[in-house]
Amino acid sequence: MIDIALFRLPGGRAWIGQGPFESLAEAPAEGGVFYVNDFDLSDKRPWKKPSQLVEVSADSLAQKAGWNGATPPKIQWAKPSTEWFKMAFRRIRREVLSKRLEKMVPVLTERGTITQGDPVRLLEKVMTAPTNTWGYGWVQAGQGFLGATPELLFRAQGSSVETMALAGTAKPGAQEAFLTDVKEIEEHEIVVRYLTERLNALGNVERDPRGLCQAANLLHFQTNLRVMLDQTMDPGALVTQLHPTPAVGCLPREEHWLTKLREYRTQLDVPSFFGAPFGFIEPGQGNTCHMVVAIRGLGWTKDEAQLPSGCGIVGGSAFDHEWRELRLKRESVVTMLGL
Ligand SMILES: C=C(O[C@@H]1C=C(C(=O)O)C=C[C@H]1O)C(=O)O
Repeated sequence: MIDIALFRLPGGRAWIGQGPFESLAEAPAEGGVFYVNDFDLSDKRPWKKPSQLVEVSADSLAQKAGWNGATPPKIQWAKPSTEWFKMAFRRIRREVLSKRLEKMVPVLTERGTITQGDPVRLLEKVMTAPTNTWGYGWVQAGQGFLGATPELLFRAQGSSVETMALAGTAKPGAQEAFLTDVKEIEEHEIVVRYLTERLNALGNVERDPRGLCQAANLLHFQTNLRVMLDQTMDPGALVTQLHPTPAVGCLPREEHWLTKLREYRTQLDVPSFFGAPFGFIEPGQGNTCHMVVAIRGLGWTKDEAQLPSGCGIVGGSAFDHEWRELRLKRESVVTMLGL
């Protein structure tokens, strides 16, 4: 099977890139290129130019991609243990209560065994995921990741940049209580404040009122922000400015806390794609760059499947509540992928 990259916009337009991919340090002017990196941005040539790029629809994907007889996967999941996550949770909460840290997002990964089939076939599900999400996928020999995320890191065209704070979670039925939930609002506003501060250094920022996003079976607070950059920027440089936001990282976003965050991610064995930026620049000169946060997805290496989910910890967080939120996030992925 050849290497594949997929990007699907909320409206349904989608592109599939086929390998081999050329890795570039900067985005080429003619677009038609994917951005693939890990959470730590360790790939210094993250722009992946496919040998062939085709615009696809949900109907034409299978025909264009040619699955070579691969069948949809079956996965046997193992129940995640609470032990390590609980320890990380307690330590983070202690730091927050001592007012040294404002927020951090630990990640729990449920693992399973792929007993038959090939996860590449799940790209079909990504194509039909809820229309207010961005679909992403990166499939290489024996490994890859894919998903449908509600979180935009930024959308840039020339000097005009849009972004969003997406944080704070509830079940759709609990909307009334959610709207006035002080802890969830705080968790959300931390992200808004972070983005506003970061973007203020680059241009004039406009903020919309806090709104709601219903993605799959979850409800989040969403605040849209816009900035007109004083100077145009390469989208790669914008990624380094913004990632990781406290929706998937930590605040303060200082080296000391980023190191702690990486330590927790290593201890908890979090797949490196989780929370990383993933993007696509539409083909054509000066075209729009879409950069999203790779959450609500599945990763795999040979026959091991990984299903990560994270939750923001602030002073008011309680373990049982967060544990349930992590489960709801994973369930939304399992449902979306039809697993
Ligand atoms: C980390 C995840 O989601 C992020 C964390 C959220 C939260 O803590 O409320 C909400 C949306 C995302 O920013 C995830 O889906 O695993």
